[in-house]
Amino acid sequence: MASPLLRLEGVSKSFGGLVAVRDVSLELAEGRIAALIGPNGAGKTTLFALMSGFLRPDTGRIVFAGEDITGVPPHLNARRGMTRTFQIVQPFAAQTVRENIAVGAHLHCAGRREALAEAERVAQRVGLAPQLDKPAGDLTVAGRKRLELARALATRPRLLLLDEVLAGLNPQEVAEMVPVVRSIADGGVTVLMIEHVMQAVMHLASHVWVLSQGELIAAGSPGEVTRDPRVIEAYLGHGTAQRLGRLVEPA
Ligand SMILES: Nc1ncnc2c1ncn2[C@@H]1O[C@H](COP(=O)(O)OP(=O)(O)OP(=O)(O)O)[C@@H](O)[C@H]1O
Repeated sequence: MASPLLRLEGVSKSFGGLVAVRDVSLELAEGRIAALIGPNGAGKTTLFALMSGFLRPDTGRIVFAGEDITGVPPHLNARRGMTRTFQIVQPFAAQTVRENIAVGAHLHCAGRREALAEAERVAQRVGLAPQLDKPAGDLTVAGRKRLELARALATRPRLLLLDEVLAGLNPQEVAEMVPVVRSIADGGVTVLMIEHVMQAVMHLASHVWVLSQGELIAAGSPGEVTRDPRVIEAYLGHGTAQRLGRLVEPA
């Protein structure tokens, strides 16, 4: 079997007395869309920060493309091919969409002209081409989400970590964004997404990890994890799986 693109071995992180991520091990194969789900405060964003180098784990090891990257800072991980997006999108509001995307492209484009040309190509991929000359501050929420995606894509990632790119979008905007994410993966980028919009997870992800109170409690296909009693309990509270079981039992 091919070695995984990303491997976490026993990764933990505490903030003071709070264990945000506890002993997480996982392997992400190249060429798939996978998702990380879990209730609020489960540790998903902390895990992304650990993977991408914004935080250093207290214990454990992170291996990307065969190299130990534990404690390696984000800009070096981006050079290696791992880039993340942020839940709260903060573009340079006064700069145009083109200039904002070019920021990501500067990672591998030597000059400004080359970076701006790359920005145009990336804008096509995420449906932002008509907005290229607008100030980023004029974009709608959906437009800002696309811009965040574009800035990350412009770094030419091998692995893209998407932190809730669908949050705050209405159902139609979600439906429009799903094929954009799929086409990125079809273009050869491995995608790991944190997502609360379960319908999109069901459509996009072939594999799902579920985090609750810092621990991985389930993994499998979207169908498998959403039927898992531990996952139902984590989302809806103690005793729910049993109550639901009673509800669906034949009379
Ligand atoms: N820098 C920090 N300092 C202290 N506590 C933190 C810090 N970052 C996260 N936490 C805590 O760690 C826990 C996990 O937070 P995290 O943001 O990773 O969860 P999450 O699953 O991403 O939640 P959400 O779905 O609400 O974004 C929470 O209890 C949070 O309050």
